[in-house]
Amino acid sequence: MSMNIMDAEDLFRKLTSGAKFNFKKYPADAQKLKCLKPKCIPVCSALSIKKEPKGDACKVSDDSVSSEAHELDTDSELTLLGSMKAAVTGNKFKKKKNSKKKLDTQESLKKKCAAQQEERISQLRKHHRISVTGRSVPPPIVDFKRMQEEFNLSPKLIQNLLNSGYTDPTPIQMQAIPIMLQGRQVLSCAPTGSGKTAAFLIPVIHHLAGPRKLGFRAVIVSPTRELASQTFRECVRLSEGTGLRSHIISKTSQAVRRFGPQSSKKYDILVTTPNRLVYLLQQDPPTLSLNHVEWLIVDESDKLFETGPKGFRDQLAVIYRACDSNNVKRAMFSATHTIHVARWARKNLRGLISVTVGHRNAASDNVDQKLIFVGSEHGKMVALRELVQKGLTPPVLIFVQTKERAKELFSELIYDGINVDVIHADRTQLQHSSCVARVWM
Ligand SMILES: Nc1ncnc2c1ncn2[C@@H]1O[C@H](COP(=O)(O)OP(=O)(O)OP(=O)(O)O)[C@@H](O)[C@H]1O
Repeated sequence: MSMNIMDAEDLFRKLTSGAKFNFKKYPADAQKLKCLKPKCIPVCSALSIKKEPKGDACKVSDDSVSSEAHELDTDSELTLLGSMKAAVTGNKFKKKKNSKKKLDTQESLKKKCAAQQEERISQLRKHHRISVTGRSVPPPIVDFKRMQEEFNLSPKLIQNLLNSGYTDPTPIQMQAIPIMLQGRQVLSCAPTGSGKTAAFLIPVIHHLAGPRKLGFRAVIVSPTRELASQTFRECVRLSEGTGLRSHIISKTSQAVRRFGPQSSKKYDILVTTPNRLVYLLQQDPPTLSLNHVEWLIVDESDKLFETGPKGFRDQLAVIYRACDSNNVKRAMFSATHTIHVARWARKNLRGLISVTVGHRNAASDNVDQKLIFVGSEHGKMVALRELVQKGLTPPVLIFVQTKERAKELFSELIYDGINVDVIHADRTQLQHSSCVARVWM
């Protein structure tokens, strides 16, 4: 039987005219009868938002969303007496109003939740002195275990980290690793000795996963042979047991003979200085190919970006062009922030994220610095001799501006009977390595 709401109410009034109803005696029925008046129908109770436990106040229940959808979909009908049914139009309006209210509440809960989450992340960054710019920057991850869970890092890689004595990530690793694991391009600036090498090696090793015999899939460019050797050693250590093969170009003449289109295919990671790589790329035909490169890492990018005879800007451009695969990503790491590197990166690297640890261009916190006023050029030598007399604990590194000054200082110190060696561009690689090895390893 179909009838509109006015017919139903009229009929009900007629059938019950003169009858008095005891609301106290029959509360259950009273409840039912109350339902006949549209304004009393308790539709809101089903739409109430679930109370979330304390501490997770922002969680918006999916159930409540679906129950709301259900409420809107069901036919709004009221059973009047037995099988008599009537449509409830006023009720529908109220339900819609309540649903909207609920949607608004959920929306504001979500916003509140996002704001709280952002606040937590920003506190964490502040605590580790990390600053970032860029869109949708992933949060820093403060332990390797969580990184492993979130990005499915191989247990082998984690084991290699532990074997290297890396129990917790350093701040640059906390932030740069998740960014690179998401396949985003990054410009990172963190003080010397802050663990930048592992910050780029971990994501590279994870992405390459295992050998593919396609040729180099990651290229790491370092400004000096010593730095390249150091990076190569760390790369071998962290990729142990993964099957990945790393290579460092030590002699170009050897490399020309060694690499053919086939032989270079067995390597996955190339660590090199720019000049050597460019020399090989410019052979006719090129001695090696970089068209399968997925990651191009520019270490000490501030040095490599310098123009002029000491810089590698032109060489970097050749390498950049040679890495011509569609899915190549670039990451740049350095200890100092330079405007021209930042500008270039912003212009050329899509979706770039910049990460800085500590104050830009500040020295590492764990380096004590002391400025000694020496008066004149000659005063430097006097001050150095004084330091030696007071007792310097070796190993000691002394940096000077040119190789001529390095040679002069070396002769002076040898004359004083001090056990000293010197590294500069005129010395052979063997002399470099043996000096570094004797002093540092
Ligand atoms: N998570 C870690 N836990 C402990 N030690 C680490 C960690 N990461 C790196 N190291 C160690 O810290 C030292 C400095 O690391 P690394 O050479 O990568 O620094 P860097 O930032 O690249 O410095 P530079 O600017 O001089 O190249 C190395 O001896 C390295 O083995």
